[in-house]
Amino acid sequence: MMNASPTGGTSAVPDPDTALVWFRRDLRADDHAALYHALKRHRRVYCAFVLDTDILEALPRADRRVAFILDALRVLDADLARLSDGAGLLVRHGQALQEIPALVAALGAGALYFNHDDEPQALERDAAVGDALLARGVAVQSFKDHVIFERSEILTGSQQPYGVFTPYKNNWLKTVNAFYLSAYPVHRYAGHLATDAARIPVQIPDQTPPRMSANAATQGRAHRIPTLADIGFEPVKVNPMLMDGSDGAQRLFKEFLTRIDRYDETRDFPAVKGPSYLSVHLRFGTLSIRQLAREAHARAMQGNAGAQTWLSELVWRDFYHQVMHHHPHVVTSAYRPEYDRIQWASGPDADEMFQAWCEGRTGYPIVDAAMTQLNETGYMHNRLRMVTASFLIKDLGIDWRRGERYFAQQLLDYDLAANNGGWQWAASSGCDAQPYFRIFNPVSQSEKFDADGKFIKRYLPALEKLPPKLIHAPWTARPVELQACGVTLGENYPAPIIRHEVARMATLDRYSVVKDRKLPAGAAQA
Ligand SMILES: Cc1cc2nc3c(=O)[nH]c(=O)nc-3n(C[C@H](O)[C@H](O)[C@H](O)COP(=O)(O)OP(=O)(O)OC[C@H]3O[C@@H](n4cnc5c(N)ncnc54)[C@H](O)[C@@H]3O)c2cc1C
Repeated sequence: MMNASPTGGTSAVPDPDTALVWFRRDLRADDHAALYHALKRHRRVYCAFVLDTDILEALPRADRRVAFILDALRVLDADLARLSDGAGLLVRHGQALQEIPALVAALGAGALYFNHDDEPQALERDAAVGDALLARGVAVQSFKDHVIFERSEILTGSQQPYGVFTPYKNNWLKTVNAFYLSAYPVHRYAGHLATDAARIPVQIPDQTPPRMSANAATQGRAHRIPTLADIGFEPVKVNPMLMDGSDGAQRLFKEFLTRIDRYDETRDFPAVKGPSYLSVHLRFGTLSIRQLAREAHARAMQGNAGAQTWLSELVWRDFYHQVMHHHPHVVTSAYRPEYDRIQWASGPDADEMFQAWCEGRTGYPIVDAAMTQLNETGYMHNRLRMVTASFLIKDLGIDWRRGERYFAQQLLDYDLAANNGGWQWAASSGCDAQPYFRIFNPVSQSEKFDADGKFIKRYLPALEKLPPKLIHAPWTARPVELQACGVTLGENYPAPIIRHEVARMATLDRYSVVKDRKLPAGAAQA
């Protein structure tokens, strides 16, 4: 029926027995919805990933996420080979819009399978790829995989999307059952993986001949995955604890399960190993959300408070995904339109303040330590994401979208739905956000959540000798006290760029356009 030429060349007639699975934010070989369904329905299944130049070209040349992805692809390729001898991942570097239809044609695949990616640009891309293939008689199948409940699966009694988290969560918990949490047993049909995949060269433009030889076994499978240099990127440091694709993810999760019981007590303290650090694995699908939710749900049902709180965080993740699905305007605008009336600070002074925030030079140690953590590691603790976001918006008066963009560039776990949800929560413009008159005090947040200043000292060595009573607001110390600790404000640590009390009043004023009513009595400080 066909004469597939997967190395390029002529197209083959679509063969209903052959399918291609397109991996994107689901970089694992087990419990994978699209892979499972493809293997169950077709006798010869290929797996592919496209290093999409439409995405990569916009990135800085040193980007931790690209390093993470290549590492995860290496593990995925090896895992596919473990599932079936000769199987492997086909990697292409180019525009997904071109590469996927070309690969489908070259393989003679009669069907394309992939998991949903509900970000607006991804939906557009997938629709374009789908249209191109359907026109050629190729079937296109897509599946939920990234969340437990997607799109309109959890609605109010009147079939409306939820705008408040707690009732959403209650309905989520009421609806979830073993069916939604079960793993897809990929291994059951692993014999349907195409066994000539490992012989197909990795295709990187500008490299002739292709890097991969006909015999993957003798060359070592790592050769199948391009290096950062191959695709024009520079080496970059990523915390090794977060690397090693789905293997690393499983190790990290196993370790987290030994401390999940205490999550509710420890999660807010950045100096403590409280959270799971699994966000990057959820972002790129190196772990299955079903596995995580299943383990947490089982413990939560037994009354484990840590697991209950952690499960709630996974529900927040689903919540923000459904917000983006039902209200795609949030990507560029406030969820509550009246918040787009706010006049944000702009001009050279605001730009200088923004730069100081990005670089951790605000003079507020907890903010600066958090921004340094972000810049140096690509991760920031959740409590500090709230504190730094609030500081940018409600102390510096800067548009939340600028902060959102900066986080998007820096975060290893950057996820459009969660990041946008977090920023709009801090700006009070979002779905179930904190009220606009609730303004985090960066000093009291610091005293409460990093009382000894341990986290601050980890990232700001200049403040190492400051005692707990001075470290949260060094400008309140007498010069002689600072001198004794080797700190000179304006020299080895900045003086504060703004006074919180003044900024707070300016913010309440700025936000007054949102409501025509007066401030609620006792406008709270957090
Ligand atoms: C301003 C701001 C920006 C944020 N940007 C992102 C982002 O780009 N990507 C991202 O994954 N999370 C984001 N979050 C949510 C949260 O801070 C991170 O998910 C969390 O810090 C990741 O660390 P962890 O895996 O150790 O989390 P854990 O505390 O172990 O939580 C487990 C998982 O639950 C999910 N989760 C936890 N909190 C939230 C939340 N508030 N909203 C949605 N999902 C959540 C994450 O997938 C996380 O990995 C943001 C929060 C704020 C306030």
